[in-house]
Amino acid sequence: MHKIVFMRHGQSIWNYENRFTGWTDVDLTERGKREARAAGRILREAGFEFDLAYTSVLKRAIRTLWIVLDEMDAMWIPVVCDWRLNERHYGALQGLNKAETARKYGEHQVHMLRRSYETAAEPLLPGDPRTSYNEPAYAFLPKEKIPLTESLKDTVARAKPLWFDSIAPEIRKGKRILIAAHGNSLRALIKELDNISDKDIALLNIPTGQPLVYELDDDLKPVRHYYLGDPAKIAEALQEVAAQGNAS
Ligand SMILES: O=C(O)[C@@H](CO)OP(=O)(O)O
Repeated sequence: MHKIVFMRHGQSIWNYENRFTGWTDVDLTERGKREARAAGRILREAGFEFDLAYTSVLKRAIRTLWIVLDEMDAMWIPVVCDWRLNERHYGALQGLNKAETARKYGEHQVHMLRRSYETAAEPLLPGDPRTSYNEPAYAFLPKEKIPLTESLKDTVARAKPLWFDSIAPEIRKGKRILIAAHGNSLRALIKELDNISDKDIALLNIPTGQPLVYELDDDLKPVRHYYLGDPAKIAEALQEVAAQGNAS
């Protein structure tokens, strides 16, 4: 039996301001840092140890991982930062307030944009200063691989090869792995792992800063999964994420 822990970053500045974030590289708020520290403590107290960690190339996930590993006194473990764990790209929505967008286009439309499998926001125009074309983190990527928008389906398409080519082989070798990533890149991985239908994936939200444990059998099929930590806090955190698309 294998165990892997998934964790969405702690609250970011744009989570706090309720803005669509995607590939915008915003940092954690003080609350986000506290969430990461608390998660590290919970993991340590539950006896978890890790041999290897994966994160995105976005600082809200990287800093969350640093804080968790610091709290676990495990900053020495190898860390893979891979763009394929980045948040799903939110296209022209990046920077807009979610509640204002819901007031303008309706809550249903915002829910579809946030949670449906195939809907993508309008793409950024290639000359838009919000594109990631000139960011050093993506300098090695061919331009056509740098998205201007993405649906969850597109996010699955780029995250899946990382799972099969890198993460799964390391799990099979017996490595105990922590993945610190983002709401939608984790939804993408979990959809594949749990074989969640395109329709039902719209119901899945991931709270900030809560360690989610997956137990996998020898074929890496999930046996069970559970959040560590206080169930009331987790329910509240889940509710908070779901409500971000409300008009008021
Ligand atoms: O804005 C975003 O990039 C994501 C995560 O914060 O938001 P949502 O939960 O709306 O998909």
